[in-house]
Amino acid sequence: MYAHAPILTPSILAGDHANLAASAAIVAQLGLKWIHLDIMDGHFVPNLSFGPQTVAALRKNSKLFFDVHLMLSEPHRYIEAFAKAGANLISVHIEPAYDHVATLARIRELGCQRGIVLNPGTPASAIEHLLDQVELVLVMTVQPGFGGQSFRRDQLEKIARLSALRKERGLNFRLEVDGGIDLATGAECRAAGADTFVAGTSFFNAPDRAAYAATIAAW
Ligand SMILES: O=C(CO)[C@H](O)[C@H](O)COP(=O)(O)O
Ligand SMILES: [Fe+2]
Repeated sequence: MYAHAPILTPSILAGDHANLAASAAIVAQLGLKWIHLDIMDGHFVPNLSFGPQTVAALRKNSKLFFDVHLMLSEPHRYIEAFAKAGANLISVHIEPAYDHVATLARIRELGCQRGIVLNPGTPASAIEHLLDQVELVLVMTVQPGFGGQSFRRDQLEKIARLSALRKERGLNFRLEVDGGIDLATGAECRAAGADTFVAGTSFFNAPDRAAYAATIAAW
């Protein structure tokens, strides 16, 4: 028995960056509720994407749940800007040095759900003390920074461990996976206990996106 029904959260990183509103509309028109927004600072990860101004512009035209993944060395400096821009969930990485507890508390104070993210090389034990302070744990299944990479199967054990910890401690956080997710790799993550599936490349390139979304909804 799974803790949560499955959610597909398409990553707009693989959308049309000359018309992100149209990419968000594709997601909404399928009846999906979530969209994943990847924010990169060129420092924590070797790439740049977009910032709060773009998120605010998208918010004007969209009622989707904005699942904002901050890949930033200093996320605490930007959470207020993203909350004001219309984020519903803000996920911050555990790896950089900042006050994680205070930052998660501030995200909640700003009226957003809280997420904590682990890179592939970071063990589940690094966030064990924060599990009761988040609504979502995001396990990266690629090294963050770029879409279109191959799924890392070595992360399945971590997903299973976090799923077991959730049950043991009677917690309710969502368990999200991000990177190289498609209908095959996502199903493996589902079997390990994941319930929230980020998909960029495989979703936007799917020949039949409605069928793609329906498959995940049935997991
Ligand atoms: O956080 C990310 C990259 O750092 C993206 O969310 C992720 O890579 C999605 O892209 P794809 O589904 O194409 O792998
Ligand atoms: Fe992401």
